Amino acid sequence: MIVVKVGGSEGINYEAVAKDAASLWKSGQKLILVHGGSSETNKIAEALGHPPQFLTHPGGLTSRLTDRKTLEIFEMVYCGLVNKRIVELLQKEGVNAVGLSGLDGRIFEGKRKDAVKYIENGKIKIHRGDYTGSVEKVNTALLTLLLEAGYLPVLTPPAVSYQGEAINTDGDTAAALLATAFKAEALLLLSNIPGLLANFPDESSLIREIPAARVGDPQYMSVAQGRMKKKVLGAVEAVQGGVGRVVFGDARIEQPISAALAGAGTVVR
Ligand SMILES: Nc1ncnc2c1ncn2[C@@H]1O[C@H](COP(=O)(O)OP(=O)(O)OP(=O)(O)O)[C@@H](O)[C@H]1O
Repeated sequence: MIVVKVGGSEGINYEAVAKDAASLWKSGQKLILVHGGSSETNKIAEALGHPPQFLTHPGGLTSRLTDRKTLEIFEMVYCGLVNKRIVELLQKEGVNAVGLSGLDGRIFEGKRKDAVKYIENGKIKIHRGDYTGSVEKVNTALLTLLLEAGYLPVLTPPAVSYQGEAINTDGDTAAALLATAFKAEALLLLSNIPGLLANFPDESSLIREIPAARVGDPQYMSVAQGRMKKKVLGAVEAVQGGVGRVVFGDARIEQPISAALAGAGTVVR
């Protein structure tokens, strides 16, 4: 089993991802796709007059402020536009894909963080009424049913809270827990960059290999800025959970999954 998370930032080549996933699937490779949708969400939120807002937390991580209206826009884009685009591309390639969010069948479950601490002008503040949270548990029953019946699952946030609310969650960490739950031999985190860059945005500064035991070191956490930090945390989670290897790879190129499997990008093992 491999878990492939395709980002939702600008420049992702969804056609190439679907084509490559389909040919691997047809050759007998079991896989689950997880995807993001951040750049489309930003555009649609702007167009709907509810522009995106991001919070920087005391630890330096950032997240989307998710009030109820943002959550609804998020669902429109992630579960609708992007998820159905990928499912359609896979169907065109002759693969019977099924698109689901983490809410469906409680696939991704976690605690809602209703009050979120953030930094503004050097001060710690609290935002209440947020629909965010981290995935703590992956429920594999529905996915196992689908895989055994020959369907390729295409998963997306939101997750479901223990109270049954939809929560915006990070797709990279959700994918890492999913890979752990399925004892995947590889987790591929594909985005619009060649991998983890030592000197972002200089693409020639690609870090080619990180020993699994060292991926959480400050040396790597500090070069990852913004949302890239979540990918590094996802890799830590996955390798600690027994996933064979994690690759930060490029989803702008042809055959992006095969390339990452062959070692292109940053390989953590
Ligand atoms: N050291 C770094 N190396 C590579 N990318 C970095 C680094 N620091 C920051 N980044 C940024 O991280 C981004 C990738 O994370 P991001 O979460 O935006 O992508 P995604 O996974 O494609 O999107 P989504 O959140 O929709 O799934 C890159 O586009 C880049 O701008």
